[in-house]
Amino acid sequence: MPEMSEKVKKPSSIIVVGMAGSGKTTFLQQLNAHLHSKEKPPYIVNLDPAVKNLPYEANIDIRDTINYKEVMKQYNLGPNGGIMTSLNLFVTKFDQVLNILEKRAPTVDHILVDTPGQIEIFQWSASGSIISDTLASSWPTCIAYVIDTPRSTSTSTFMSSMLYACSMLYKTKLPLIIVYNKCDVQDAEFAKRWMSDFEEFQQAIVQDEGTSAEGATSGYMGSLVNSMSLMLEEFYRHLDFVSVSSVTGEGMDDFLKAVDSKAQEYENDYLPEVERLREIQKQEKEKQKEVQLSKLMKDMHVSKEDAPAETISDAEEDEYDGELIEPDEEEPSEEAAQDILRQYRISLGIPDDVSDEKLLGLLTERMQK
Ligand SMILES: Nc1nc2c(ncn2[C@@H]2O[C@H](COP(=O)(O)OP(=O)(O)OP(=O)(O)O)[C@@H](O)[C@H]2O)c(=O)[nH]1
Repeated sequence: MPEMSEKVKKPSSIIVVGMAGSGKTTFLQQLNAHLHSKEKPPYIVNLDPAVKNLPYEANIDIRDTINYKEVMKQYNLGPNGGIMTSLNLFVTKFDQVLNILEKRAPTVDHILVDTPGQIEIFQWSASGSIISDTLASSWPTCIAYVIDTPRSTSTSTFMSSMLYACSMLYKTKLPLIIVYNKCDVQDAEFAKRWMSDFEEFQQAIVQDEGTSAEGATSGYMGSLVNSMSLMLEEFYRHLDFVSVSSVTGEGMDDFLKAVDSKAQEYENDYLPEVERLREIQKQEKEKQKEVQLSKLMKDMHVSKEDAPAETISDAEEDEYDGELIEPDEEEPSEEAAQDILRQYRISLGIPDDVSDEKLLGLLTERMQK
């Protein structure tokens, strides 16, 4: 039944990031038009509260719930602080956004997410991480890093841009596609060569610096550039890169192919890693709970094996030589015991309406398991 399998298919979410003016919004507009022409309309989320006019219709728009100008006024913030706070406020409602997305997800192939102009606001804010992690825990998700190709012909801009992309990959751990935009103005072949041929990139540095080959490869800057180039060489191996023009529409199919390959990478690499980390976190939490309980029992002068005994004489009958009450240890006062219980009640989140006896009983029961 092909219809069924189509419904089960998960959409890919694409988070579009890039420096201010790199062409994110125009790229999304073109991608949207391209997908419409293929009769596969995407679902679009706009996270830029400060954008004045969107050249496409967003299905979910941060501006519908957050008034960025009001936020600036109320919190006495500048433009960047205003965008950051707007994003933070929006994230508090992101569960609602996710509910809507979950309803729509079976009917679309792509969820496109436009981000604020200032890349660092999305990349370095807690809300940016929450949004990307939340999307990635639901569907295959990748980052489309849009680069202004004409502005990247200088080796220093190119390297800065790549280091930024690398830090983004490091922070989100999500599959990343480099989108060389504006290729109608500047062909991206030079960048592709620099990414595949370390020596050619070094030659370009020499030319840009206007120094001799020795000058560029010696001294502090030379060794820094060398190390960075080597590090980036490794980074490039994990990337897909495409050149597009958001004005002419060139390269959109290549981009969609890259998205499919990244969805595969998400399933093969990202997801198992996230599940492994989740399992470790779960085990850590369990361990912490056990430590807390053992500490409680110790504080209450009750040992694991000692706990089930109904009376002291029962305990004495057992031939247990473990961590029992030291006879010469001072018994805690009633007040101290209450205090300890209160602390554990808070740390374990046991509500007040559970009596102390019941709490102790519950804890003892857990210790026995
Ligand atoms: N020639 C050419 N111009 C482009 C292309 N993509 C975007 N532009 C132009 O680049 C400028 C910036 O594009 P935007 O889409 O606003 O860039 P942005 O990254 O969303 O900008 P911010 O939201 O301010 O960060 C606009 O003047 C666009 O027309 C392209 O592929 N080719």
